[in-house]
Amino acid sequence: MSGAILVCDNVTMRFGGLVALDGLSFDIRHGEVLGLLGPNGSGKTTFFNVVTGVYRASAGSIDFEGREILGLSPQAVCRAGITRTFQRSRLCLGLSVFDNIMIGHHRALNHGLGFNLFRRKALARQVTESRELAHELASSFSPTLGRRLDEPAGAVSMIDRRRIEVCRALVSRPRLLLLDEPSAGMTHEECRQLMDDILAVRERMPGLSIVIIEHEMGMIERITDRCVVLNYGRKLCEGRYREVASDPEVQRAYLGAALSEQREAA
Ligand SMILES: Nc1ncnc2c1ncn2[C@@H]1O[C@H](COP(=O)(O)OP(=O)(O)OP(=O)(O)O)[C@@H](O)[C@H]1O
Repeated sequence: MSGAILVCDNVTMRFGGLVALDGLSFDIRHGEVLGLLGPNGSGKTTFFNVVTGVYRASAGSIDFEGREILGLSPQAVCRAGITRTFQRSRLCLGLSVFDNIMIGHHRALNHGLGFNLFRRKALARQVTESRELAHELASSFSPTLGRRLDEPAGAVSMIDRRRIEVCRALVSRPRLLLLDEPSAGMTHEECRQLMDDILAVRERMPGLSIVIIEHEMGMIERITDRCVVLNYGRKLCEGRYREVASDPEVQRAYLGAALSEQREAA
């Protein structure tokens, strides 16, 4: 694990008067699993949205594999080799598991009318290859999911839906995968299984860099090589999980957030 795949330099994102990212600078290294931590509202999802071209940063630069990506469209960022999952599920529940996975691969498929009408053999080959790809990917997460490719995504369990989302992000063979709270809404056991899945992905794709936003600290400790902690859009600290978790400023930031939540609830 060496060198940076992505260098984020002085990135600022303003929404009117609110500064969601404030001069943020850090690197993501080749092949690492990086935890992006911070209390609610600290700018984690905004960072994902800026990297993936959903938001246009107000200032700064993001270099991915030697190329500036700030200002690229989400499609161009995906083509460049960065994919993501979302905090809230973005599956089309009425579509099949297969279709949902293949949405992540659509740019590699030929959708032309001429191709579909007149090149029937090539089309059949494309469908067969896509099925093999989706089957291999889904089965690597769960053999049962691999056998349920034709069922609607809405018919499978919560954890399998999350797996479909990760498969959809992986099917285009990205070099950087951004996971936004993949365990949100799942039981502790489902969380544990999903983290096992992510560790297994890492074994199978050793060059892949992963950034994970996660609130479950036990999971973060287990699967990350390094963590970056944000607070009010700024980098509070970075290092191995144990180092950042014992940092007094990090503890203050989390405690402050917990106290204000308690105050709001009272
Ligand atoms: N589109 C937007 N318009 C205005 N403000 C926004 C927008 N997106 C995010 N924000 C604000 O930016 C700040 C950072 O939000 P963000 O969602 O990035 O935090 P987060 O760390 O991901 O939080 P959580 O852990 O709760 O998901 C928050 O104050 C949020 O309200």
